[in-house]
Amino acid sequence: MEKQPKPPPLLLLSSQLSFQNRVCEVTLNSAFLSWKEVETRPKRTSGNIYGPLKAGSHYVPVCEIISVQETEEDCPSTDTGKWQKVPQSVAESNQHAFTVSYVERTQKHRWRCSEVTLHCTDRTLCLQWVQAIREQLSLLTIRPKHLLVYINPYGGKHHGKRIYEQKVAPIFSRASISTDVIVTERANHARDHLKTEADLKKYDGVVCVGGDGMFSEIIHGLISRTQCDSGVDQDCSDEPLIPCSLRIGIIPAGSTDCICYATVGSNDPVTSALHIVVGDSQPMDVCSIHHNKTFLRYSVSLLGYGFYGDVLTDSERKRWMGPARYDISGVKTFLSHRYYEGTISFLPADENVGTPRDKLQCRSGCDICRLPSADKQVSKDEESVSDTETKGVWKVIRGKFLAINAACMSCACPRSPKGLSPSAHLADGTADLILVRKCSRFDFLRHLLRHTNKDDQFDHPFVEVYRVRQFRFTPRYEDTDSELDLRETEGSGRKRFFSQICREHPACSCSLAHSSWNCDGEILPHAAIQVRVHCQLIKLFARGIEEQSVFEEPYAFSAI
Ligand SMILES: CCCCCCCCCCCCC/C=C/[C@@H](O)[C@H](CO)NC(=O)CCCCCCCCCCCCCCC
Ligand SMILES: Nc1ncnc2c1ncn2[C@@H]1O[C@H](COP(=O)(O)OP(=O)(O)OP(=O)(O)O)[C@@H](O)[C@H]1O
Ligand SMILES: [Ca+2]
Repeated sequence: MEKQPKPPPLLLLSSQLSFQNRVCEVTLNSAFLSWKEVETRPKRTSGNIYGPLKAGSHYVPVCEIISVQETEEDCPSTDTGKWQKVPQSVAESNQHAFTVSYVERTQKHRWRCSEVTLHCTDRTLCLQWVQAIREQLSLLTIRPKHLLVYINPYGGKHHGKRIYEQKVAPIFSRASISTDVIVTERANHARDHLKTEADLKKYDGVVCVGGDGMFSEIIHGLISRTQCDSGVDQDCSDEPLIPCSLRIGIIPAGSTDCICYATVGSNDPVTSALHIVVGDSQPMDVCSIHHNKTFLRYSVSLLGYGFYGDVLTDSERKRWMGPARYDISGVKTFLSHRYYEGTISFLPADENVGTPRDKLQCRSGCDICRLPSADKQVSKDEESVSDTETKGVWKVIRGKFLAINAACMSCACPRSPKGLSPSAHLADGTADLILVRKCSRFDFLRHLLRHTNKDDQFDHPFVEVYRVRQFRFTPRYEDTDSELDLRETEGSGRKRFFSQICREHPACSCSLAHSSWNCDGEILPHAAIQVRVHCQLIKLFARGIEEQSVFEEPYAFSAI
């Protein structure tokens, strides 16, 4: 079917108002608020008494207006004298004003709250403008009105509470968003509250102030609650999960903040607050992890065995160091250079979702994430997921690995601005499985270094990467384990003896020891796991990383 052209925006109001003592033609239509200087000054003859005139237009999309308020002012703002003088009559008559707060884009995907104050000749006109803009805002029903906020006071550098109170709460209050705020008192407080207690019908969304670990608590609470309310058994790995209806906002206040960074493009609390206010919505894939028939956890960012599992295990003992713990443990783990043997089986994704080696990256409005995926069709047809997925052919890889990483999204973060898998998609129903085989320390360092620059970290003979819908991992000594366990109960204690030697002796190449899985910053209790990606199981108050061109559009930066 041919696409119908969009009808032009409806003109709602147009007046001559004054802005910084200059007369402007101000227009409100159903899409934009705009103001453009009207040339009232005399033509320049000689000299530079008036300075250069840069007549320009400002366009603010209605969907990026945060609020409008009548401004209480005795007189209009004074002229700076830099530009032309406004006729006295204009200045004297503009005693009434209103202020519009709106989103302004700055560098590196950051948003700021900007303001324009427009002066009117009489109060009736001023109120007419305020009302017209408010009416347009009230049509934006995707915007949240009431939010449930959880603050982890101990995430990152322990600044969560201050960040929320000083940077976020004022923006919410300006946007007339009401909140119920819970400062957590223990780990899993937020998860348990969401799972069993919170009256979710009251809210339009949940806000998480903290890092990836805190976000993980929130999704565990919300997903479990949704499955429980719908009678879905999370232990049953074949059953499709029910998507959560509430959106989640992340105010970054952690150590890695990779979920925020990879969905917004920055780890800036004000930017995140503004994405919540405008009511953005970004669906996201979630991996479910099972051990045999038991549900273990969900993951949205990194699921890493070997290197990242060992970094996390070591760093948990150094929590007091704050974010620096990861660097210290990273160097220590790098030097220990441990590898692990095991078998990975995986179900590759269809070709239409691209490959991890694509140059194309997931950005706002990503076409790949809009494609109907196998998973989405499943829920529509009420067919069981396993029926559809067994049509694919499982691949099996056995070997010795320094790292096995699964990334449901890019995992971009300040440490690695393009992420572990730069072309992974937020909402395509797949994860990128990265296998780093045993190699020299020097080669592994070259691979790690490429996480921090523009070079391709997969372009090494010891690195393989696959886009998958499901995978399983079995450590090589899984079976032997039970034998060792038996022997241990018989009194030999050999298993403990072996793993101590392997973990504590850096040069040891004995691969009897297991690593642990780092699941979004939490350690999993089992090495043998089964993983399935659930397409678009949750939604965030985000829009994906915006293309740079958005910043160059005329309405963003044009100066009046
Ligand atoms: C030479 C420099 C190489 C730098 C390589 C940096 C790669 C960084 C990749 C970060 C990927 C983060 C993925 C997200 C994981 C989160 O769900 C999780 C919870 O927040 N964070 C971590 O597990 C936190 C994981 C943090 C890992 C930090 C690893 C640092 C390695 C340093 C190795 C240095 C070798 C130097 C040899 C002299
Ligand atoms: N009140 C609390 N006391 C102790 N721990 C808490 C509390 N509230 C939450 N937590 C736990 O703190 C852990 C870390 O929190 P968070 O993710 O916010 O910071 P981080 O680990 O420094 O950052 P990142 O996860 O981004 O690396 C989470 O696993 C969470 O369960
Ligand atoms: Ca994905």
